[in-house]
Amino acid sequence: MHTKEKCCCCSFENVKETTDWLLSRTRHRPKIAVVCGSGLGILADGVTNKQTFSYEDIPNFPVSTVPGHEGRLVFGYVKDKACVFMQGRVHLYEGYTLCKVTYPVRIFKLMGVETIIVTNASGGLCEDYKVGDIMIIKDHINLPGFAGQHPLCGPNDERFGIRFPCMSDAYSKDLRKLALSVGSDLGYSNFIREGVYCMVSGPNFETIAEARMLHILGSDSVGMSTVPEVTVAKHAGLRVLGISLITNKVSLDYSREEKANHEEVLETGQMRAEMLQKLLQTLISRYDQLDSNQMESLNSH
Ligand SMILES: O=P(O)(O)O[C@H]1O[C@H](CO)[C@@H](O)[C@H]1O
Ligand SMILES: Nc1nc2[nH]cnc2c(=O)[nH]1
Repeated sequence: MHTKEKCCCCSFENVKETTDWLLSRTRHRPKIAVVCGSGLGILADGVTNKQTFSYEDIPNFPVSTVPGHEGRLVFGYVKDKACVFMQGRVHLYEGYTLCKVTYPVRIFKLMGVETIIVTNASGGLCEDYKVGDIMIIKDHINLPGFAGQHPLCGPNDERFGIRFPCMSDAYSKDLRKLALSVGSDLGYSNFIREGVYCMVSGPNFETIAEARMLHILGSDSVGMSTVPEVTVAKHAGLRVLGISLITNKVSLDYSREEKANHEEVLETGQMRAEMLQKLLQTLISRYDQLDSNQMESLNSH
């Protein structure tokens, strides 16, 4: 069946309606958006001049249904930078279409956001990754996308972006460099990594054979989010940083006893949340370095 309509509620007009609704209710004009992953809602707690909206109250906005995702949009300042935080996201496995999953990203773009920082909880596939490691995302594998589950499938609206966006530089090199440099300055070198994130649809955690396959394909960690948001952000011309907290080790070996579970994911989030918050706050406070020649000095780190 051929259909021209991709989704009845994610048109440019819908996105504009939601954006206008928000802009008429807040004086905040964020330049940076942060998506908080599972158990990482605390990342939004340090903002000043806070104004919050429950997802339920925002027209057309998808509502989080998973524990560890509060479902609130938080506007405010980190140092002197105007930011908006998604305290909780929605996922494909919750039954949302991918254009609904990525709807907030398009709102951010229309609001004037220039940079998006997408965080998540993920399972470590790399043998030397430990629970609690922070992985700066260098690249991703869009596994659902290979099977046609892709947020950009359907008619392309040029007001959002071009038909065939390039993804080979989805994660800003400068932002990755800045994140690693901030991590090193904060003394995080022992547990900060750079790696490849793979998205699966979920909601089940991996079988051992699946985990082995993903690892062989080049994935360092695996989760059930992020890639759709990053793809739509890149399509919209936003600068992207991805940060993944390794909340559990994925079993690659039939003799291993660990069983992945969401409780462990949330516990690890709690354990590292403060350090991640510090990383994020310092990074945002040094954000202006990106647009000055100070980036050169980061090369030495
Ligand atoms: O990707 P985030 O939203 O951080 O959450 C991750 O943690 C949940 C599983 O415990 C899944 O939703 C997975 O994607
Ligand atoms: N698919 C998947 N998602 C996760 N999110 C957090 N940990 C995991 C994991 O081990 N596998």
